Amino acid sequence: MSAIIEIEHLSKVFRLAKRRPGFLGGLRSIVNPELQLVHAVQGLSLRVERGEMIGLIGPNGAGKSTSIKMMTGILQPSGGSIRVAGLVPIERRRELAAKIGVVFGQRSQLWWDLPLIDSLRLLRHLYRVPETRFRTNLAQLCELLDLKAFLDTPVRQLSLGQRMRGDIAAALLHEPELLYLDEPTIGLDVVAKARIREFLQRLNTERRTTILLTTHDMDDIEALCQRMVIIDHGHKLYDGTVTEIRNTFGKDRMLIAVLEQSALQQLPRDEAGEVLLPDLPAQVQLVRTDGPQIWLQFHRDAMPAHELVAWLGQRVTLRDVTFQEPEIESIIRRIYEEDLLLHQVTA
Ligand SMILES: Nc1ncnc2c1ncn2[C@@H]1O[C@H](COP(=O)(O)OP(=O)(O)OP(=O)(O)O)[C@@H](O)[C@H]1O
Repeated sequence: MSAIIEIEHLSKVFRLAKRRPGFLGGLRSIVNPELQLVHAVQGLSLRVERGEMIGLIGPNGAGKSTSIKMMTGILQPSGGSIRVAGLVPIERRRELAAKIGVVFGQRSQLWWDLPLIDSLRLLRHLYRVPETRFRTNLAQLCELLDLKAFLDTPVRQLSLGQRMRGDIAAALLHEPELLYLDEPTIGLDVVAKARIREFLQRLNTERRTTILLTTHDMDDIEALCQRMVIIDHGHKLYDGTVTEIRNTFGKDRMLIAVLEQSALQQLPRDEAGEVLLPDLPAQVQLVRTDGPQIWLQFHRDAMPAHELVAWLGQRVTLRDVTFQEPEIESIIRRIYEEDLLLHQVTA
């Protein structure tokens, strides 16, 4: 495999003029500005092989967009090195533009008042795509993204999902080797999200287009990426598989048991009337009750599921039991909130 993105110790520092409070403070800030440094990206190293589909995630302000802007050549790095498709982005922006496609979920590169097809035609000229290639690509994209019904509609009248499909088509007209997507499914309904994910999957497997996407939607990551990179405060905290994250931090499972009504009535209750399970094993917590259902949280390594079912079965008559694995979404939230990865930075 050969790398399409090679980043070594990349950093970006923004210098902001700090405004002092009050009118006089404002005047002093103009005459004698006090600078505040924002370390948006700090020592980021990343290697992405051709054909990979990789998810870049992190809380708001983590440095994701700044990293992408440096990878596209929009921003000059403050330190470190970066090569995309063999080019230094900031020095070879034009050449790089022919090799990459960019989609920002919150912004559009389409012309608001023009019909979608006119925007696509204009972009064909900007990217210098030959007419025959344009027609072939457009026909393919129309079919895969189902654009036909609204090609002649002005962009401002498109639904968010239609506009996003239009934007993705616009970014792919010149057949880039690498596609950056910043929040591609933001604000879309379930059906529209599924459609975009399916398209990206096909693009990656059939055309071998390398895809780097940033998202807050963990379902995007689970559906699309084998590999994910977590960044926070400009640092890389994790680089590995979704499965690894699950295995390391997602070991709390949930047992949901439905009890026989008679068994439920025999159980002791606290002052608020909530069911109590005396002598619960130390690693198990009763987290919720609702009618005949109880939720027991337990650690996969500390107590095997069958032992817990056996323990419970000896005390109450069970009608049904199911198990729930934690959602990746909640694992990631825990990682951010509890700084779980802070001391486990991977290379
Ligand atoms: N042009 C700029 N000038 C000054 N500070 C900036 C600039 N752009 C970004 N920052 C700061 O750099 C940090 C990283 O911002 P960035 O937009 O890269 O985060 P992000 O991970 O993309 O966040 P989000 O998920 O909210 O889009 C933030 O503290 C932000 O305020």
